[in-house]
Amino acid sequence: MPEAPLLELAKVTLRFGGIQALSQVSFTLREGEVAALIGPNGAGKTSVFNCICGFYTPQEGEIRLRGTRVSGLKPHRVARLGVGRGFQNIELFGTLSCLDNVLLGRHLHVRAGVLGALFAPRAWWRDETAQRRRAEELLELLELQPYRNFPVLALPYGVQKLIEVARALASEPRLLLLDEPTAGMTAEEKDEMMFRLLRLRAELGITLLVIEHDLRVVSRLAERIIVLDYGVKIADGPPGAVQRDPEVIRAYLGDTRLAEVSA
Ligand SMILES: Nc1ncnc2c1ncn2[C@@H]1O[C@H](COP(=O)(O)OP(=O)(O)OP(=O)(O)O)[C@@H](O)[C@H]1O
Repeated sequence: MPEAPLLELAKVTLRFGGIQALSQVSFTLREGEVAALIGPNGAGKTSVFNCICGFYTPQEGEIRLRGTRVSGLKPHRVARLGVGRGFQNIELFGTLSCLDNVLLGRHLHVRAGVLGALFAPRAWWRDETAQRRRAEELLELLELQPYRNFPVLALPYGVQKLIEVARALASEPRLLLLDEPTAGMTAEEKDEMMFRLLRLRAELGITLLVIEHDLRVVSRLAERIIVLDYGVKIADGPPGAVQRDPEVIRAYLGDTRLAEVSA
């Protein structure tokens, strides 16, 4: 029997009162794929992320991770099944250090709590050491070690966005959802972020689904693009084909971003 895809959305429909945010959206992602989710404002991209993570429960359809139904599960249970998420607006603890922010992301893996520290200090210490070692490895992987002790607020924006990725990785996801990872960055910072994301995929074998408005980033980062418009999937394929798709061009009509990339 063929292996189940890492992620599968099957006819997902999400409504907010009279607003149809998603209509029968279906797609699959295979292990190790880097895909971009694009579409004009209000197309339903964030709603797809919120459905996958368990923040919203679709009224119709199903979401499966490696064949296991996750739609309807609480966000912490979906996270335990291997879904990590980075947010559009940096959601880090600004006064804590870079290392402490990543350590906080390890909480899903902490076995011993406060009582453990009191009654089984050796096991607690072993666990704590393992969590720290992994957090340090993630800082290494994203080349964030020089910033490890700095409070996040004191660091440049591009570095903060990378710390956000490191924190999302701390829960050891198999699927990482990133919402506009290069928003607000300089061209140089964007290149840096793309390079590191592609390295993550190469070194961790992780699957990436990225919402991105910068179509130059999309066409260089993703091997596949899924396009939404008014909550409907209108295209799904390799960047070249999607950018030439007449329906995509129509959806973006008046949006020079697509025209610039296709040129
Ligand atoms: N919690 C909510 N309550 C009511 N309507 C919502 C809610 N969340 C999203 N919507 C609506 O659902 C539709 C899709 O929104 P969504 O945020 O998913 O789009 P998007 O593609 O992420 O947009 P953007 O690029 O502007 O972030 C929009 O019409 C939006 O107003």
